[in-house]
Amino acid sequence: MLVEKVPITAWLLVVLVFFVASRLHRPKKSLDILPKVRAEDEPRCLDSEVPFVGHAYNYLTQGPAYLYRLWKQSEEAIFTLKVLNKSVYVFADPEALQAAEKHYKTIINDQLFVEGTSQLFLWSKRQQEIALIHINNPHSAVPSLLKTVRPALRDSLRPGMNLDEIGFRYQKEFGRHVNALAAAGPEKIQLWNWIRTTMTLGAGLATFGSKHPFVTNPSLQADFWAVEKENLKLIFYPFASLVLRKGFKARQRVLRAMSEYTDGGGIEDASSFVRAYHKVLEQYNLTNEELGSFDATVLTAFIGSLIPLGFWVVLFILARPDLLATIRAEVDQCVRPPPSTGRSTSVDMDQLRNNCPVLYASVREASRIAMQAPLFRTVTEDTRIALPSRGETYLLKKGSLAMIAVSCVHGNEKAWGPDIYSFDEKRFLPRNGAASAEVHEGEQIAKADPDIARPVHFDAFTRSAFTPFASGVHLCPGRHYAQSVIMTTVAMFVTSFDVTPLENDGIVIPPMKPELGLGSAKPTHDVGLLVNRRVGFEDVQWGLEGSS
Ligand code: HEM
Repeated sequence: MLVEKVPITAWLLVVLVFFVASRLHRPKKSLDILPKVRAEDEPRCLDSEVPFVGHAYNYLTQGPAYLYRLWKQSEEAIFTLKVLNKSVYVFADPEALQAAEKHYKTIINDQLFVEGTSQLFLWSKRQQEIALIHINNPHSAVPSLLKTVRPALRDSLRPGMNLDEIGFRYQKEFGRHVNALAAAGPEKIQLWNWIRTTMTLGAGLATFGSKHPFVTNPSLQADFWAVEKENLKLIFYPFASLVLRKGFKARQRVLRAMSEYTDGGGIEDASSFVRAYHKVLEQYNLTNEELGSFDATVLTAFIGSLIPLGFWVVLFILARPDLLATIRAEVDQCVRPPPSTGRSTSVDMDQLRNNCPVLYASVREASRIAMQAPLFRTVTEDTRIALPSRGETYLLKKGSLAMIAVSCVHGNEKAWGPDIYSFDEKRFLPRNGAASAEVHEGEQIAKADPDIARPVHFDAFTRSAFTPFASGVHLCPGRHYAQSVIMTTVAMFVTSFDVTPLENDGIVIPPMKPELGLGSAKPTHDVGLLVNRRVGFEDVQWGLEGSS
């Protein structure tokens, strides 16, 4: 009887649990190489009602909120969960997170990253080997792909001309969609669907150029999002071609299109960012299929976080008339030339970055709420972790898994105050500085701090509790790109349109779907809006004359 009551998805999850667990469970070669440690040295182990797989099942069914609940119950900065008798260390406190980042040489993400993306985008054996040479064969004459590509990614995504070029191209493409919306009168949209489509096209074109498959074959977008939706299942489920037919076929089409993009010289019109890492990849003589799977990996790495976050920022602002008015007042100053009939206009991105503190704070607050998925690491050597404020030291055992529990640090009430689930941009406005919503006439507005990942006006503890873009050596190199694209999206949308919800009296924020492993949370359902041109913006045409 019990069996009948359990939905099929739950059984599939149990299969998934065993797969996750079996990846953790590596055979021991001999007793000599077992770490000689006492079990009590590990962070406190939290029991589960169901032995062996209870924690994994709970995580897979409840998501990052499960880690948050365990942390609140135990109040441990780091705790251990046993999955098939293997240790999974959960870093739940900002100080613990910093400690983990200090040990970046033995608590690493490279192996899991390569294993995961290889499964998802079918990296070849050779691709996997050269990506992990620095770990598996450190004396090899061939430089590791991850080691050579990283500096190229970081350099080409720094603020400057390269990033401005991406920003211009994004603004031009996104502007085209804004110009078309409600141009002939009020129009109904589903906001998540609209934002997802237009931002995906904008980011695809700005990054990969006019020959990107999203541009040349827009139906491929749906395939991409189908893969994104099934990403963890595609990584872990056996027989994906049978049990995940839709995602499996969609992945085939995405990979074929990305390979054809390289084959057809699409790279020539790509941004400096893509050209920079392709240049580095030349030394490995990868096939077009291998290059295509690498491009698909890069695309997923940023689109899965960027676009849902863009949606949440727009929605949180639209849902609060007071905030909308403040942000419009900020953004209206950044529109050049001021809107008037028959002339094209644009957003001045420097002004946007530097003179819109409330918009900037809103992007940060939305990323605190929407980025909840943990970051995964493996422990490659026995590692002692010290937490000075608690006077504690723990041993982390080689071969274990570690999870940076972003849901716990982003929900830390000591850092963020009460009511951590509600959107409050004031959390990110300097408390005593001038750059706040309460700025009075004539007061100087402080220049925005330039790095979205580091709100410099916070004390060290609160700064460590803000980690949507990770930190230390893992700090996301695309964060400036993300900031620029999201702020441009919000600026153009909220200045151009007035909206009214299709249902309910006010805009209701939908719940967030728990995101287990990759990207920011997506809405559980869409939000229907009636969109109308804002008074004064009826005939405005967004465009950047002279830019390519
Ligand atoms: C809102 C948007 C974004 C968020 C929240 C985000 C978040 C993150 C996080 C948390 C990591 C670290 C992962 C880990 O340590 O396991 C990361 C890494 C990375 N991100 Fe982003 N990201 C965003 C946008 C972008 C964009 C737009 C790009 C590129 C155009 C990008 C490129 C990368 C790359 C290449 C890495 C790997 C860095 C390395 O391992 O050295 N990201 N991102």
